[in-house]
Amino acid sequence: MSGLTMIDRVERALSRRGLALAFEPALEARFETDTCRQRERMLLISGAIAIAVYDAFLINDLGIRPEIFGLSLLLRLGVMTPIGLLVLALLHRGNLRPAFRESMMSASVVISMCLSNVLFLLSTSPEAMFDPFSFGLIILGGNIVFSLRFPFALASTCLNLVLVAVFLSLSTEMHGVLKVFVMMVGASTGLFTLAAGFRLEASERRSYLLMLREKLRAETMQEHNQMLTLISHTDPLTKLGNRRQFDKAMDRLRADTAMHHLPVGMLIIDIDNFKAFNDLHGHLEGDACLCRVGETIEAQVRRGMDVVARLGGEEFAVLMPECDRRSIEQAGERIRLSIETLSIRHGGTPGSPVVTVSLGMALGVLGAPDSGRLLYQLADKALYDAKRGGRNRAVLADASPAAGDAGSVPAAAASSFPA
Ligand SMILES: Nc1nc2c(ncn2[C@@H]2O[C@H](COP(=O)(O)OP(=O)(O)OP(=O)(O)O)[C@@H](O)[C@H]2O)c(=O)[nH]1
Repeated sequence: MSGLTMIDRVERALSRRGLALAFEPALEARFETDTCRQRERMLLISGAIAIAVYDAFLINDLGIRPEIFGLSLLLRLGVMTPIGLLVLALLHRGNLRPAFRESMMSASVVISMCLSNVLFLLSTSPEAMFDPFSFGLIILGGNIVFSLRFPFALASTCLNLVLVAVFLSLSTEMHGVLKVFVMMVGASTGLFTLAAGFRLEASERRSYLLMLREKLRAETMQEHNQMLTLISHTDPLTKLGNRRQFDKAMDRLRADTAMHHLPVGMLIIDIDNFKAFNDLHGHLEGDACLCRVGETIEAQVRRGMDVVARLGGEEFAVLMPECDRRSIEQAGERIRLSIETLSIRHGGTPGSPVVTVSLGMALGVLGAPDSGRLLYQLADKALYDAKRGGRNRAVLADASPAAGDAGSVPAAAASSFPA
């Protein structure tokens, strides 16, 4: 049972035949957590109505048993109402343990039954003998108006019927046949309201299960979607963003910078002579090298602001929002130097004994729909220049008429930083 997920528990509960009034513990706990606030509110409202109705019977007391009206006032307003108000205050405070909440409501029903029986017994008025016929209303209040949870409804109904039986047996005014009649009416009311309460609770629980199943399914679906989105935007080897993520980030930046007109920097970083590295050390070593280069690039940019991605093969890219010439040059040089400092033995390149990278950089304000593509072209061209210039260097792209046409504002003249 412990390995079951919540949705498994819900499915099991739903597949159970017949009406069930208790879930297994974990599901029951969730049911209570999800519904307790609403139940407390419902009990608060029905409790207030019940107090008002109970006190309204003072009118009845004045009519049929004026001789004990003082006692009636005392029991209704001096005893039952304060108890009721205390119950309402506790419900209002909320977060009651379910068993305490249900016991408290059941107890208030039993107390009111007890007080009503005291009034009946102490009254000498002949009309008072009709009083016990109304006691079923108290049972109805507990089982239907409060919708006590079934075991509590059952217990309070039995207790109430015992109370009525005891008080009837003490009464000398009422005939035996009438007493039986009262008990029949009380027991029938108890039975009918218990049956109705049972069905109400069963259908409330079933509706809850159906609602919870939908909610859990929707949550699972959302998690799967998030996972799929993550997978589709992540490079499986380096765990950096992939081309799709990079393009999305570019679109987002374009929308932002179109408003703020702040230049965006783009760096394309390519490992030098990586084919030779693979040939010399094998593909697995090549993969490890790609991962270390990716991590190093990520460590050299602004966390949470710059976007790093592996575009494919041995090519990485960085997008730098709110960038200027100084920051892009510094970032490019920092990245180049930190990868060289990793000192990953290469052995297959004439220029350097260790793995190095070449960088093409471009700076511009994104605007028109294809300005991102043009910025990329500028950076790519600068990368080509870096490779042609001898590798292990960063080159900042020159202003390009094409970029200007596309709505970007090229911000820098070509610069080169030989190692
Ligand atoms: N280990 C490994 N190698 C890869 C991966 N993707 C691409 N490559 C290799 O990267 C190498 C890229 O080689 P080229 O495009 O010729 O470039 P290069 O040798 O780095 O030369 P320059 O870029 O001109 O310095 C190829 O040998 C690819 O097989 C990968 O995921 N893992």
